[in-house]
Amino acid sequence: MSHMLPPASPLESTLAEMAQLAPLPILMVDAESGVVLAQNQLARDSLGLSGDAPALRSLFDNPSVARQFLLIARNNGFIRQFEARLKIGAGQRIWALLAARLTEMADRTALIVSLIDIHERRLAEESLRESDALHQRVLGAANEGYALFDAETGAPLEVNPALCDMLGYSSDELLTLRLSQVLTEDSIAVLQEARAQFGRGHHRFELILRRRNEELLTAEVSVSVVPDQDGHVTSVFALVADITARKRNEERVLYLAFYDTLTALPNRYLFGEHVEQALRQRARNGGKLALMFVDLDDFKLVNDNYGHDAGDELLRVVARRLNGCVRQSDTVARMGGDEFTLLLVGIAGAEDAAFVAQKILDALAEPVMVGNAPLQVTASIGIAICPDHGEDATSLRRHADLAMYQAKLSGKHSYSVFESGLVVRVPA
Ligand SMILES: Nc1nc2c(ncn2[C@@H]2O[C@H](COP(=O)(O)OP(=O)(O)OP(=O)(O)O)[C@@H](O)[C@H]2O)c(=O)[nH]1
Repeated sequence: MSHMLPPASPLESTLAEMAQLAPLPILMVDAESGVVLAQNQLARDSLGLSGDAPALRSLFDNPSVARQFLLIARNNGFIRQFEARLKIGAGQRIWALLAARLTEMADRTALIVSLIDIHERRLAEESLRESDALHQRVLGAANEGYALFDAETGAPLEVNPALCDMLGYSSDELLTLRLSQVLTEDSIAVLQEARAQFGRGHHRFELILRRRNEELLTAEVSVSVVPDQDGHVTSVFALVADITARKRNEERVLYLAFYDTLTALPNRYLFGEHVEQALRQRARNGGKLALMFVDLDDFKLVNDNYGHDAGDELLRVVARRLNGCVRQSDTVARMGGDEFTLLLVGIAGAEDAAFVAQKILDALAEPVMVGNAPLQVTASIGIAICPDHGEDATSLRRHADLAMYQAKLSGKHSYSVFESGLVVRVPA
């Protein structure tokens, strides 16, 4: 070491030689005054300590940290690891890891200090800490649920508050659960089936999740794999959006599009679809179908005499009774007002449809209690058979309608099967 006091012994001079060779900056400091007595070449080059008897203190960015360093060294006799920000000239600061040992010289106690530049590592750690904190803040503030899983074991590693709220568990509880405790069996099967395709990229699923209180929720789950630097998949993360309300709305909209809200029967549109499908099937497989129009007789009087609510209730009861007169494979629909239609599939001919029509007349004959009032309703029914009276929906509808008017004209409370050549004078 240069600027070092004359070594007091051959051993000290050997140490000074060794310090010059060391690949680290090394300083010798007076333990009492903190004055730098000597430094090796590397210290001089990298730290820029200059002037006569520079103080170790001037090397530290924060003087109180310097005092603390000296104090610990004097009290303990050594310091194994001490991180501090050092000034290295030209206003530059670096983070350094210092080590020190007290050593008794001939005329004083000296402190041998070595240091390593750990600036890059500290910056990397700080940016990691910052990005970790940012990651936590983002996950904490996110509306969507988030979970990170170990790719190997499937064990959850991390969950965010939104997912905890969604499922009704604390994060500690959630981290101990298995997938089978929060997913229905069907949803697990969906994931297992897709698992083989979990390469890179994202996969989107609609899954049913079970809340702590056993309630089910529908979630849109995006699953992404996270490869490490070597490309091995180490973890899998999932973003979870609760779409229960959206699904319910979609189902409601679909329901309104296809069903009559008063009676819960298929509406005109869905009935039309069933007819078209049945006609296509019949074209392939043969057989016969019946289209029946059922119109209540003098229903207006029910509304007029008992009120609209009573009329509504009667329509609901009629709907149930009509359903009770047909097979599961048949369709009963409400066209609107007091008009219902039936599609009977797989029948032998008009006699089968006539049998069902008579069953309907009998079923409606039973009085309906609306409040305390027993209401009696009858119906007029028109029947058209495919292929006897038409092979497409339009002609079958027209002919069933004509037959229904025929029944009305012949005194109501009856059914009529369409006959070719039948012309009914429909009242204006
Ligand atoms: N309560 C109730 N009444 C309805 C509804 N839709 C239509 N109506 C009524 O149902 C009655 C249907 O009457 P019409 O089919 O014209 O005639 P009708 O009294 O049944 O007589 P005929 O068909 O000739 O036997 C009208 O008074 C409508 O106001 C409904 O959703 N609820």
